[in-house]
Amino acid sequence: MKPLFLVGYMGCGKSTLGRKLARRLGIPYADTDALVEEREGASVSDVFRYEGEQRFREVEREVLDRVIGEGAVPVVSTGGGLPTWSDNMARMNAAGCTVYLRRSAEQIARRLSPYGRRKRPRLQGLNDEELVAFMERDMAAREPFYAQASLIVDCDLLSDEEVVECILARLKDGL
Ligand SMILES: Nc1ncnc2c1ncn2[C@@H]1O[C@H](COP(=O)(O)OP(=O)(O)O)[C@@H](O)[C@H]1O
Ligand SMILES: O=C(O)C1=C[C@@H](OP(=O)(O)O)[C@@H](O)[C@H](O)C1
Ligand SMILES: [Mg+2]
Repeated sequence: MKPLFLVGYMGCGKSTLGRKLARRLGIPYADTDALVEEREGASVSDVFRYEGEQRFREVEREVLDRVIGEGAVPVVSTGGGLPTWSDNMARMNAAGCTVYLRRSAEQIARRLSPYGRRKRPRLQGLNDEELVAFMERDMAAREPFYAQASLIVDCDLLSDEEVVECILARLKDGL
């Protein structure tokens, strides 16, 4: 088995579902945001605020390379912007399988708590009316990167368990 990278827009459920999937598969779990935070000794928000997005993306790439280089076979939840920078998407597709968790902006907006919005720098400062429109535009710009995934799962009508089962079934078939 090769590493499995979960990709998709902010708040689509990569971290929540990645943990569940790793538990079901009995393999290690990694989250690139958590690894960046550990490496920088600061929250994602503070890295953006004090070091800038460019630095965040450099560290994000470093932690991706490190996870791939370690040779373990983990489930990796990526940050929503990771696939859109450098050749990260190609790098993940070469090292393992990528799964795009596609979810509508409307559903993500309903599920995100006020804290969930505050801790995502790209969503800070948007009011309720602006949020869905911003996410729809941003998601459309990122779609060509996400669409390079080995598997696309449309999550809006599925429970977490159904998403996990769908990925497990496709893995059994060799994806
Ligand atoms: N099964 C669920 N039902 C409802 N809301 C959920 C569920 N799973 C996650 N969420 C909400 O969505 C937010 C984003 O989930 P998360 O896994 O952090 O997404 P990502 O890692 O893709 O940004 C969570 O903080 C939580 O508020
Ligand atoms: O989409 C993005 O550019 C980002 C997504 C976040 O991760 P999640 O997708 O887990 O929210 C985090 O990496 C950072 O706030 C930037
Ligand atoms: Mg996450």
